[in-house]
Amino acid sequence: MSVIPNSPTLVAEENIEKIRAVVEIAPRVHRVILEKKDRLPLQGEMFENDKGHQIVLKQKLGDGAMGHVFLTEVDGRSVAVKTEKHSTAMLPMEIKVLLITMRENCKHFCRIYDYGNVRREYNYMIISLLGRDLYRLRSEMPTRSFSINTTTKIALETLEAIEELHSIGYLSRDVKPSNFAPGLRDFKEHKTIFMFDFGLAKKYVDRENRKLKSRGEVGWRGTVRYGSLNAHKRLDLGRRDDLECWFYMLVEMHVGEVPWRFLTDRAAVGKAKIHAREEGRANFFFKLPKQFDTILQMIDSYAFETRPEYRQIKKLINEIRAENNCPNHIHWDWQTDESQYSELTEAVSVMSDMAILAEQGATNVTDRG
Ligand SMILES: Nc1ncnc2c1ncn2[C@@H]1O[C@H](COP(=O)(O)OP(=O)(O)OP(=O)(O)O)[C@@H](O)[C@H]1O
Repeated sequence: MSVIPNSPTLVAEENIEKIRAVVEIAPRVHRVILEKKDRLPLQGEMFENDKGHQIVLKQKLGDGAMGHVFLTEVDGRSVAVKTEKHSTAMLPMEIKVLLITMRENCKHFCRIYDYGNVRREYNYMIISLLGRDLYRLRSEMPTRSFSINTTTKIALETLEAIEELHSIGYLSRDVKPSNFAPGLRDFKEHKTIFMFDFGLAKKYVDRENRKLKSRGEVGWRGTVRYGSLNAHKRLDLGRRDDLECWFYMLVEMHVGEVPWRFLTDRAAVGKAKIHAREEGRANFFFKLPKQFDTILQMIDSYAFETRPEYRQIKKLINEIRAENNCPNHIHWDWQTDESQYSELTEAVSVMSDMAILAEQGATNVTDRG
């Protein structure tokens, strides 16, 4: 089974530095361990966790920049296992975020069942199994876009997810469609959109809950297509930047593309984002409800420390829903017959679509090259 590559994220430079430091400073023996043992697990492999569960890494659900996500079963429940090489050391941040969201009863985050490492070869965390991510779901639509009903409902769900993350003191710094997915109907979670992948997450408040000041120029973070103008300027990112990425993601979902879809050069993408606000503005908003323009103006007006007006933005989205007579009950564009059908098999069976594979390979470029 071939696997669709996820649009990869650039690893936070500080993490690479940390890994480099360990390799450079540590004694030779440590280097040997890293070189010899540090690895990603393979499909079909098995390990035993501290609770004595035999975890079999079944089908691969997805590939990320840093590792693989597999399907497994724990106590008869299908769950996902995210893995990375031990030295990558990005999972600890994800685990930290998920433990807090679970403690705070956040609605839009996976449950974390277990985490750890296997002989220091690879790290893992076992989390709730989700459906196909929003990038894949959109790509599979005949029009490659979502209706106004689905787009605005996604907008409300994902904004709520971002607000929850911000409310626990964290930024995502990598908001993009492939980092959101609906839950599964088998678990009665299909009406909720979940946010995942916190490899680039960062705390924006200190221990006393005071907002941290901008650190100025810090280097690129995130994925080029959805990155904020501040990210293009390599500036420190705040809550407003998560919302800017969210905005580009919604435009792509409803229109089917963003104007910089075919650009690969980071500077050129930055220029296109400015053009979309200036001479290209009418064109950019042509296929979108007028409220989109207001929302971008709001996001653009925020300073680094500003708390985004989540409620006001939700009101504008609900206004779009009312103007378009969107029904109150959720019916996603990708949803088929409500009744018997199980999404559990769907979640793991549509990965070999070559058309999507080609599309993602060609357009989901980040600055890693
Ligand atoms: N809980 C889950 N349930 C089902 N599929 C998942 C789950 N988590 C991740 N996936 C799949 O695996 C892919 C990669 O996961 P994730 O984005 O967490 O990895 P990453 O290495 O951080 O990737 P990125 O390159 O986006 O930084 C996702 O796009 C998704 O398709």
